[in-house]
Amino acid sequence: DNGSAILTPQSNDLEYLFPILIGTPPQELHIDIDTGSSDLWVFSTEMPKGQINGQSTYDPNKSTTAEKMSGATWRISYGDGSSSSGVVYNDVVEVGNISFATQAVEAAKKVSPEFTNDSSNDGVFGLAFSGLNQVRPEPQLTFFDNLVPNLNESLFTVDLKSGEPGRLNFGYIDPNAYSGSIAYTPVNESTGFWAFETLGYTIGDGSLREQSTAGIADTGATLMLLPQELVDDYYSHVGGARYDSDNGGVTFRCGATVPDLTFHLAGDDSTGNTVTVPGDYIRYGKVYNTDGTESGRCFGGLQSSNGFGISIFGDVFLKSTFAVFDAKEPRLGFAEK
Ligand SMILES: N#Cc1c(N)n[nH]c1N1CCCC1
Repeated sequence: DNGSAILTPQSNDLEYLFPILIGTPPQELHIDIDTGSSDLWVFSTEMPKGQINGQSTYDPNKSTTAEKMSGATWRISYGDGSSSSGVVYNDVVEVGNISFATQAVEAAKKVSPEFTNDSSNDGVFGLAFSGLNQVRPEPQLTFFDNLVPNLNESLFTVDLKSGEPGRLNFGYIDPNAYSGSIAYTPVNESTGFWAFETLGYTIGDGSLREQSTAGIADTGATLMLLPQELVDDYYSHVGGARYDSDNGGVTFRCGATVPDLTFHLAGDDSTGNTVTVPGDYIRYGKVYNTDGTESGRCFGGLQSSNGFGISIFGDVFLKSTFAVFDAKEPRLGFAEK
């Protein structure tokens, strides 16, 4: 009984949502897949009405299987400054015909404006390692960690696509979802993230830069946030690219040629373990003038991680590959698709 759910991109591939069923009778919510955090939290009926703006809410009082986890609370904040907090219930959660009967469901009592303003998103589904879970006094397990004993294989796969639905699968690798072979690379679990290392990169058909970059595979981040040196090197190949303080990142003329960016992964080189991000994905989106007209400049899908302390391989990267999050060892696998 392995679960499979459709991942639907929101506009500009900002985030990817999938349906989950909580409680009895089931309450359907659409939630943000996030391999960069470890809390499953949802909009709930315990929030002030003014913080709800179109989202579906979880109502534990309407679920015959909801059990309040007495004394448990949670509070989480993300790299973009957004945050939420609340209380905890144990209830049945089902994703794509696979369910866990006593999943810790973190019911929000408060969310920051970023979440209120994101009307299509009913919560966050954490798939990083459970050591990062923010429930206190006792941290809780992620849905995936709860499932592992019952899965054929202790892994999940994420197939994000540009502008069209993709797939989240628990417990098995769909041979039809990728081509060629899967190249695996070690994960440094001590960080609590799906942290891995790339050993080098090439820009377009240029020379290999043997510059290693450690980062995390993070479906909850839209862009790639990588070290300044790599960012500067890359954008020196893009006409008119410059840091644009009005827009808080590098922009360039939308008509500029934008080269592919290939990452060479650690691990045995025999499988040609590389991930190529198409230049098109790095021409992330148009920048508009305050009067709504097009500025003619586009925002880069590659931005600097300096100041973040950690580099993030977000959706712009993950859209370019079929990704296997394998808890055995643990390791990450990447394949063409
Ligand atoms: N910022 C940020 C961020 C990230 N790097 N991974 N997931 C994030 N969020 C999930 C919900 C809001 C932000």
